[in-house]
Amino acid sequence: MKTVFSETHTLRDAKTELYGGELVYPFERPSRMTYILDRLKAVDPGPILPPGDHGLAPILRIHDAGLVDFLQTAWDEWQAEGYEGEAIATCWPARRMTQRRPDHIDGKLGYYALATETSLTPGTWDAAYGSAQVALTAADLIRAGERSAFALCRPPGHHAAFDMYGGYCFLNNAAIAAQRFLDNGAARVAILDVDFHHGNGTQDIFYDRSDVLFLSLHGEPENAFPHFLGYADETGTGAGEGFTVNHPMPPGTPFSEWRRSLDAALDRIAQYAPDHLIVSLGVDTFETDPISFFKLKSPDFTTYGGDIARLGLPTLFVMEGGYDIAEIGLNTVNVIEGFLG
Ligand SMILES: NCCCCCCC(=O)NO
Ligand SMILES: [Zn+2]
Repeated sequence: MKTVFSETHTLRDAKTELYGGELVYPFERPSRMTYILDRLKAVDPGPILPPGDHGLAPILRIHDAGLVDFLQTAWDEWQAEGYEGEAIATCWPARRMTQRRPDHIDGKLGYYALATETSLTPGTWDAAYGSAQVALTAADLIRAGERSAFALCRPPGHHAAFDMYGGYCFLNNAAIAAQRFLDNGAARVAILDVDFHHGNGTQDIFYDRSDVLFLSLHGEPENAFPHFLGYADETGTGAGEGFTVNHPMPPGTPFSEWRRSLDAALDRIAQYAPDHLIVSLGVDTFETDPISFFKLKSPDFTTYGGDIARLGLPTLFVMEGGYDIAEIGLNTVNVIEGFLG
């Protein structure tokens, strides 16, 4: 399996995340990639390639031009205000308020941000752009005949919605890859999100469409970020009715229970018979992940990689979350190894 990776991810080097009422060093940090790369090089499932540059057009096939423009200009506007810290939203279009976009940077931050933990910094846009190019390049490997590929994306993407960023995500790499497939002859694409957190952004983007089947296994929204999407009764709308499938699960869920949800999701994917499968691969389902509450153990990642392989579909893995820095390399590459058999 070929891996696509870009060093531009290091440009996303935020120093602050709002967590527990404090500004802490972010859980989503550059060293995550170092540990995954080290394990990849030790196991060597295939070559590690740099991305091409496919431009803004594939990104604008998925995201609102206003969001894309905002991500490119926000830091300069923030700096022009004379603020000292990293750019963090402090107000929102809350219930019964207008959804009109303000002019001031403080208002625009709240208009586009879905959460406060994710700061904007000078290199954020370039890193996010590079991460999307990684996903596009890996998708093109599949289009060129590879049975599988690994888009080692950073920053992650599955919380990024049509016109919102947050949850450490700015551009939805998996959604951009799915659209790449659909714009080049695919009729149907399934996106299986195995990250601990609900892929609210991916759901948002495809919610009214039947050409993408979105399935997510995640911490129940009653108790897990993003808290305001990911219930089982969210099944799509209009032409998309029945093409969103959510499997929320409670705190402490062990692999045996998690795997039951996976089996159901895999059955649904088989029934949908997509041309391609995209796996939003977050490994924050691990038992000691610092911000999550499932109880998967490292061998379980190998097991479920094999479960996914049994679908026999061309499969693109897109890196999402995972924050137990000691085990992120092992757990991520275990999925790849399990898939390859
Ligand atoms: N304070 C909670 C922030 C949670 C951000 C979730 C990041 C993540 O791993 N999403 O998959
Ligand atoms: Zn996550």
